[in-house]
Amino acid sequence: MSRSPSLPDRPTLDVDPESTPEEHLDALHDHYGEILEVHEQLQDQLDEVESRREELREEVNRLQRENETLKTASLYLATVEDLPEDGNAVIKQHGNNQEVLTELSPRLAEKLEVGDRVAINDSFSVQRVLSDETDARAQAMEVDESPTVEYDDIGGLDEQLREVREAVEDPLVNPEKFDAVGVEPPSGVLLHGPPGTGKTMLAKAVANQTDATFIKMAGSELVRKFIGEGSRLVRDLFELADQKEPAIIFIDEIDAVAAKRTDSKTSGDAEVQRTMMQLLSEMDGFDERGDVRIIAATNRFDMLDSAILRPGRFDRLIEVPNPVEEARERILEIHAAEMNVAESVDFTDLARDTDGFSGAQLASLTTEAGMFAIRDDRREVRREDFDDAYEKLVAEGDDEEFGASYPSYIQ
Ligand SMILES: Nc1ncnc2c1ncn2[C@@H]1O[C@H](COP(=O)(O)OP(=O)(O)OP(=O)(O)O)[C@@H](O)[C@H]1O
Repeated sequence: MSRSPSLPDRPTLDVDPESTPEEHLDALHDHYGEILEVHEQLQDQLDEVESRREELREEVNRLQRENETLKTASLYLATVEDLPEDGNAVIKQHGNNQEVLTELSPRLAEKLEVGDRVAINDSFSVQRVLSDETDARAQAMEVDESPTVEYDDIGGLDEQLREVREAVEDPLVNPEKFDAVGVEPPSGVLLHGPPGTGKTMLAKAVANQTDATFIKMAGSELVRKFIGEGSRLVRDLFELADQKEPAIIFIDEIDAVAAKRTDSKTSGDAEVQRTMMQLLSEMDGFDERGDVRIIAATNRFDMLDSAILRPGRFDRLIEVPNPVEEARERILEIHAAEMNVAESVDFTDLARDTDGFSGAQLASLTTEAGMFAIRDDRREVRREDFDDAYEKLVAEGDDEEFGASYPSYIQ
C-alpha cells in the first residue's frame, strides 16, 4: 500500500519593510516562482493520487467479479467426517470419497458438526453448510404412508398379483408360515416389462393391503439428479424403511443403477457402481431387517447386471407384459367405471381394437374420450369420443410421454 504523499511546505513571503520598491518586486517575483513550484508539486501529487484511485477502482471491480464467480461457481458436495481440533475438519468428498483435512473459517468452525453435508470449492475449502440431508431424502424419495391403490384397481395381472402377494404380502402378514416350514421368504421381487403396465400399481397395492409405508426411489433420478450422493441415498432409503416398518421399498428403473458393468472408467460409471454396491450390500444385510420388503421395477431387464439377480437379492422375477385383449377390456372398464359411458360403447370391441396398448395408454384413452365428450358439451361418452381420443393419442405417439407410438386401428 502506498502512503499518501506529504504536502509541500507552504511558501512564505518575506519582505523587508525597509526594502526599495525594486527589491520588493524581486521578492514578489521569487515568491511567485516558489508558488508555481509548489503548485507543480501539488499537481504531480494529485496526478499520482488520481492514478492510484484508478488502480484501486480496477481492483475493486476485479474483486467484485471474483466474488460473483465464487458465488456462482459450481461446488462439490462433501460430508464432515471428523472435527479433530479447533478450526479444522476432516471432510469426505462425495463421488470420489477423497478425505481431506481442511481449515475452517471461524464462523463455520463454530457451527459445523460431524455428519453435516457441506459444499466445498476446488481447494476443498468449505463454502457453506447445506441444509439437512432430509431435503435430499425428501426430493429423492416418495413416501406414501397409506397408498390407496387396491388389488381390484389392477386389470389383467392376476398371475403377477398372486406372485407378488406370495412373495411380499405373505412374509409381512404371515411370517410364521415361513418359520414353520423353515424357508426364507424371497428377498427381493423384480417386476420387469414395458412401461405403463402396472408395476408401480402392483407395489402400491400390496403396500396398501399390508398397511405398509410405500417408499419409492427412482434409479434414474439417483444417477441424474443426485450425482455423488447415490450410495448415501440408498443407505438412507433402507434406514428410512427401517424407521417406518412395515414398509415396502420400491426402486423404479433399477437398471439406471444396476446395469451391466462396462469397461469404461469414467467417474460417472464409478459413481453408479458405488450406488449399486451399496444397494447390494443393503440387500445382503436384509435378513436382519424386520418388516421391510423390497420391490424393484425395470423396463430394461436385458441390461441388468447379473449380480443383482443372485439368490438372496432380486431372486423373484415377475414379468409384467402389455395386457392381452381380455386384460385390456378389464382395464378400460376399471378406468371408465366412474364415467358416464353410453350403452352403445362396447368395451370388448374397444379392447380388440387396442392391440399393443399398455395399461397407461388405455387409461389415457379413457380420460381423453371423456374430454372429447366435455368439449362437445355432452354428459355421456360415446364410441366416437374413444375414436377421437385414439387419433389424438396416436398423433402424439412420438411424444416422449408415451415413448412408443400407438398401434393404429383406425384405417
Ligand atoms: N394393469 C393395469 N390396470 C389398470 N390400470 C393400469 C394398469 N397398468 C397401468 N395402468 C394405468 O397406468 C398408470 C401407470 O401405471 P404404472 O405406473 O403402474 O406403470 P409402470 O409399469 O410402473 O410404468 P413405468 O415402467 O413407466 O414406471 C396407472 O396409474 C394406471 O392408471
